[in-house]
Amino acid sequence: MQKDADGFYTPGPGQSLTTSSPVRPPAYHQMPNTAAPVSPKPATADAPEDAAAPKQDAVTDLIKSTFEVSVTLADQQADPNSPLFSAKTFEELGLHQDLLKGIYDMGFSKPSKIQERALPLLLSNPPQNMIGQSQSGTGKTAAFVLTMLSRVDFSINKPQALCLAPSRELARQIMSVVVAMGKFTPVQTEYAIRDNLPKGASNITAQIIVGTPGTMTDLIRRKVLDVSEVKVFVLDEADNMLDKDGLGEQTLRVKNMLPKNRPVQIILFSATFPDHVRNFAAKFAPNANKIELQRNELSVDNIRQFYMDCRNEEHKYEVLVSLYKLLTIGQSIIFCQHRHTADRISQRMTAEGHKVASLHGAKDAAERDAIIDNFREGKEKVLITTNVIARGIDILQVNMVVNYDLPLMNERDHFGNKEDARPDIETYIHRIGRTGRFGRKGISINFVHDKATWQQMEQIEKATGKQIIRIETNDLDAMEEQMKKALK
Ligand SMILES: Nc1ncnc2c1ncn2[C@@H]1O[C@H](COP(=O)(O)OP(=O)(O)OP(=O)(O)O)[C@@H](O)[C@H]1O
Repeated sequence: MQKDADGFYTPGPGQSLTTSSPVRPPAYHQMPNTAAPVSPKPATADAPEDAAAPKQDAVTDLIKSTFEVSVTLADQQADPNSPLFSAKTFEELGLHQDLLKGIYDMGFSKPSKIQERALPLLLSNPPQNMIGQSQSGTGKTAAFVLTMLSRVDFSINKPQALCLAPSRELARQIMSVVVAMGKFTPVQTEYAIRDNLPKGASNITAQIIVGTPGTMTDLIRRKVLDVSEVKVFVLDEADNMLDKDGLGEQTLRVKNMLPKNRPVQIILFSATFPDHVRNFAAKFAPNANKIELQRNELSVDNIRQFYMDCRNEEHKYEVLVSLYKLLTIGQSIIFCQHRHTADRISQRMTAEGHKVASLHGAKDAAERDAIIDNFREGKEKVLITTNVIARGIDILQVNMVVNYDLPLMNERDHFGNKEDARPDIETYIHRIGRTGRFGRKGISINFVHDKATWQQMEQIEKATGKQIIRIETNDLDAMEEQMKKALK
């Protein structure tokens, strides 16, 4: 593979990998541009120091991690603790050499905990459904991408694996993993995201399609996307994709259009599966093997959580500005509840000479792609956004997340206010999970400014079982000290 001027990976001469879409996936930020050995890459002593790289022991800790997952097999007679259902190495999974090459080329040497438990179940035959849960940043994407790649018949030029995600940003990121992992295979891929396919496009021949549910439905309905050969259907951020108040209806529509006369392996993954979607998930993916987390293990311990006591809304803005120096040590994401807040604070900070970017769903597709790509490539250090990128986005250099507004459930009281709204625990867990990826250290800071936000934060603390520590808003040095310590 070669990197073009914009930092995108393109197939080299003689390489048949194609992404037929005009929207290119973001450059896979960890993908080294070297020939691939078919064994794990040895760590070299003279490798350049990557500021975002986790200390080797952090990665090893994550891989060894003993966080409790409970595995329930659809076959009740089978023993989930049998070594048959666990893989300590990628070799023992029986993957095609070309896929092993792709994995090692990405720098993965051993399966992470979720990969170790999920992959043997995902790859076994006959294919079985899976409902898989594991904390943010622990490697769920590779588990379902490998499954899609290993089930595709490259000699058939028809869609065979569909993957849905809640945002175009996440769909593009998943595609970058499909392209990187499938680098040594002839896989063809296509997006099902808005403003992507040319108007007259009539027939998708790619084998793996990644997109958002509205566009996927539209393409299937218009018969641009033929689903007759589909054998794998993946929902990333599955609880969000199945939520009746959210994307649930559209996702169900896609499922209902899949072939009825052949088995389709349904794979649901998320870091969270709140009670209200669990039943629906079980119906959506019947007889699934299940990997579940304990309630108090929902977020990883390497993300230290803080809060700052602000006097009022205006003081929140002042505190954010005073944090700027710390926000730019690595990269940071500031979450707001509304688009207009994201726009307002980013315009104000820009006018005051700070360099920040803002991203939300009201921006057009090309602008959204450019903003996230710039941030991914480190050209922007501070991204002010809404829940649109709360889930899934994997940028290793992000070491700080600020909840400028706490995430709230989409409920209003009789007067249309959200003052007494309950905190949205799942979104909180996903938001803070944008940092602390794959064993790295990260910090999150919540701004609280009145009784309601204080109570909401208390509920979050209780629900997640993780302590949220106070930091002074008026002692910058002490604040800096405390944060640097947390990141060490
Ligand atoms: N076996 C592995 N070895 C080394 N790095 C890995 C391995 N598996 C995944 N990673 C890296 O870990 C990071 C997080 O993975 P991924 O984005 O799949 O997390 P996730 O579990 O899907 O998180 P989220 O719940 O936030 O979506 C990625 O940068 C990925 O490249």
